[in-house]
Amino acid sequence: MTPHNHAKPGDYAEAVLLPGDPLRAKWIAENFFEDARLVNSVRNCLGYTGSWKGKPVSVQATGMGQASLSIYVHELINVYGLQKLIRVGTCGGLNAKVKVRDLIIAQGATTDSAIVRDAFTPFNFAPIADFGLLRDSVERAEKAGMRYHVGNMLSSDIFYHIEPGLTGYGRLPAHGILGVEMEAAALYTLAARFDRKALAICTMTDCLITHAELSAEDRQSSLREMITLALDTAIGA
Ligand SMILES: O=P(O)(O)O[C@H]1O[C@H](CO)[C@@H](O)[C@H]1O
Ligand SMILES: O=c1cc[nH]c(=O)[nH]1
Repeated sequence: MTPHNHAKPGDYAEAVLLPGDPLRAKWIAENFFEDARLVNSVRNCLGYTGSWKGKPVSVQATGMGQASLSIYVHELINVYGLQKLIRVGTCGGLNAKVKVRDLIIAQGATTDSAIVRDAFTPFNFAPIADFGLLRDSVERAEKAGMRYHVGNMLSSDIFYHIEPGLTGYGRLPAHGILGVEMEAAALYTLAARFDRKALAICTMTDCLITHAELSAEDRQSSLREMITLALDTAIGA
């Protein structure tokens, strides 16, 4: 149907989870969905549809970075008509109060990306989450006793900054930026452009301050918490 997606119209549910990693999409479909079926495998950027608590839901990998996510999200919205898009990612920690395994629910997403910046010259657009999804996910995280933080995320186009470690992030940590990932700002910008609902939830997997990291085992159990939260939010369970 598109150069990047061979799903047919109607193959996706109205709500989709968006991990960067295609194998995370497979893991979500196999471990959380009932009746999961593969709907896209072009470039191995896997997409599945199934149900969660009896309600239809999809997952589609976006690849890494705002350029890649923008292709998948543009098509999910404009070709497949999706309404609710929830990123389920991993991120680095830029604030001492955020511990590994903690969730960051991105209220806003600061970015260095030309994809967002250049569309608004001379303005600096502020990409923000859908308030309904944000409030709903925060209430659920609170009720479930999860460790979570709500605030400003950095969506960077660059994983390896020239300046090493925290230095590469300049004044951002001192302005309350909680963590760094590579997609939320483009997701929020496209959702604003096409009047859809979007949210990004990330598990902090490596701290740029303490250098603490999640082990492979811990990583999976932590992601489980994030996926459950995102799925309940997606279907409004
Ligand atoms: O774990 P995912 O969802 O891929 O997210 C993070 O991991 C990748 C970098 O390692 C980037 O895509 C970043 O946003
Ligand atoms: O984009 C990312 C993701 C995880 N950790 C980082 O430092 N950056």
